[in-house]
Amino acid sequence: MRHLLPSLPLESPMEDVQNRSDNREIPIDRVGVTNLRYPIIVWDKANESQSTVATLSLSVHLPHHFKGTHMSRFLEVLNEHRGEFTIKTLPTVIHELKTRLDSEAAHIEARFPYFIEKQAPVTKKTSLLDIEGYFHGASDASGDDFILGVSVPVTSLCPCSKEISDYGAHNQRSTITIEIRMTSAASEHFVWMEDLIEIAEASASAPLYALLKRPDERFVTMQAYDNPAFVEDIARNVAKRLQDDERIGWFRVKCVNQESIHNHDAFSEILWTRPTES
Ligand SMILES: Nc1nc2c(ncn2[C@@H]2O[C@H](COP(=O)(O)OP(=O)(O)OP(=O)(O)O)[C@@H](O)[C@H]2O)c(=O)[nH]1
Repeated sequence: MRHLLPSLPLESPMEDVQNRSDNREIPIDRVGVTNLRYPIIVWDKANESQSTVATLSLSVHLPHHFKGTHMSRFLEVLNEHRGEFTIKTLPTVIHELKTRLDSEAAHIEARFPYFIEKQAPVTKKTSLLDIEGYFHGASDASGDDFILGVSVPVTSLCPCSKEISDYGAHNQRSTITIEIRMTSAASEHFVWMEDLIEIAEASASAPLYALLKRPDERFVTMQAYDNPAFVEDIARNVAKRLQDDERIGWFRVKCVNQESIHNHDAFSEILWTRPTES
């Protein structure tokens, strides 16, 4: 027996349910698509660019009188910029979302793995370390906004443990997350993700490497012991370096220590706006 798919005559249009009105008088701050994996290109200080796969969130503001947004248009806009989705094209894509979805505000958030080449401290053997990169672009009635971020894994060694113990000190892997907004001074001297990674690594007890031979391992073990830092010290070390950089107008720094003597984490967070930017 043949089953025929129901077909819709072209002359009878499908109802656009999203365009129905809503009478609850509640606007939606952000509505859109999230957890969308998509190829992007990121500027790389050493090699010009790096291709990676981002997890994206794209959203718009929805006025109270509309029932729904037009989800397919987010993907349409993205697809039209396939292969050229970078920090430079981000504002164009955001403005296009506003136009195509007829909205006063749009946001794009991207999280992606980013690889930096590291050299082991003694043997100089090279390896790739993965960190997490982050962009948040937005546009609304007050203007355009851009936040650049990194999450960098490092080592921290507890100063208290070192002080009170006859030998040894507990140490752990920590993650330093830095998010910044740039000032106009950055238009000439762009802040690279590598600059933020360098600040994070210099602020911890020791950096991490994917590849370490024994002489390197000995070096980083003693480096951490010589640079003990509380979770508070790390956040303050990062904050001081960011405050001293005129290209940075706002930042959020968060350090999370995966405590090796507890089954919980310790964290610290600092939010700061340059007085001339507030
Ligand atoms: N607004 C909304 N759409 C959803 C949701 N879940 C799935 N969708 C689907 O998103 C799909 C695409 O929606 P639209 O962009 O409005 O599609 P369209 O009307 O063909 O496209 P346009 O003519 O450009 O508006 C539809 O099949 C919706 O059912 C939801 O929670 N909200």
